[in-house]
Amino acid sequence: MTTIKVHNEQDIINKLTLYIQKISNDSIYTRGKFYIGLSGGSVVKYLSEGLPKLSTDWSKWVLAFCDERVVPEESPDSTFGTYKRQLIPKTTLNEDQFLSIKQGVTAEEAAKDYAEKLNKVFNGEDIKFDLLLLGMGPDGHTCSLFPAHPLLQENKLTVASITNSPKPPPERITLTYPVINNARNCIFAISGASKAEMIKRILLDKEELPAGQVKPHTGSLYWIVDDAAAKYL
Ligand SMILES: O=C1O[C@H](COP(=O)(O)O)[C@@H](O)[C@H](O)[C@H]1O
Repeated sequence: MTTIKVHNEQDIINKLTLYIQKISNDSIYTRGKFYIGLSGGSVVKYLSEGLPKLSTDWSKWVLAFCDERVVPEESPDSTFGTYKRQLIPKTTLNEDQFLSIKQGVTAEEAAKDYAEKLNKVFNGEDIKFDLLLLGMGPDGHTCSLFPAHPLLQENKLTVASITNSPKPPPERITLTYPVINNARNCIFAISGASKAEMIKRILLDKEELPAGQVKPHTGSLYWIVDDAAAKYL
């Protein structure tokens, strides 16, 4: 695990963009495609500012979601909807490159459908993302994996549904640890004092909280944190 401390949110965006440039180049050069998993929340802003600066072959990108809210795409809560408004217009990415969730179905059906979409995209083989971009809430959740929730133990499903998320909206789907920890690279990008206590509990005190359970088996793990978030480290 590598912790990268930077001064502020703009530095986080710059550093994150450098990592994405390198990992996407390497993936496209080595395997011809770049499979990336996106988070919602503050990560959307980081990527919407950083990604348009990349020099890359966008046609080789396959973009999925680490988690998604089961809401209409027009809703401000929809992560895909937010990327559609804030990122896609600044690049030559097109909507078909994003694995979006099925609309108008239950969370359980959406999770099942998403797992099938992932299987198809990975040709029925191991689901191995080149990069997962992760955020963390002040409670230590990442993706839609919340503290003390039974989904933390899920070890069969690749994508699970949740209908009682403590953070609204309540219905979501999420990648599970078997897929998350199978990734080639996982990067947390975290800014702000509201996350400082949780970063200390996870990185220093080694408490078993959801974000702390991201430990890629063979891949690399990076935490990019700014001064405010890292104030107790
Ligand atoms: O609800 C969610 O929250 C986390 C953290 O969001 P942030 O705004 O505090 O960075 C996010 O990573 C996740 O994708 C999202 O669904």
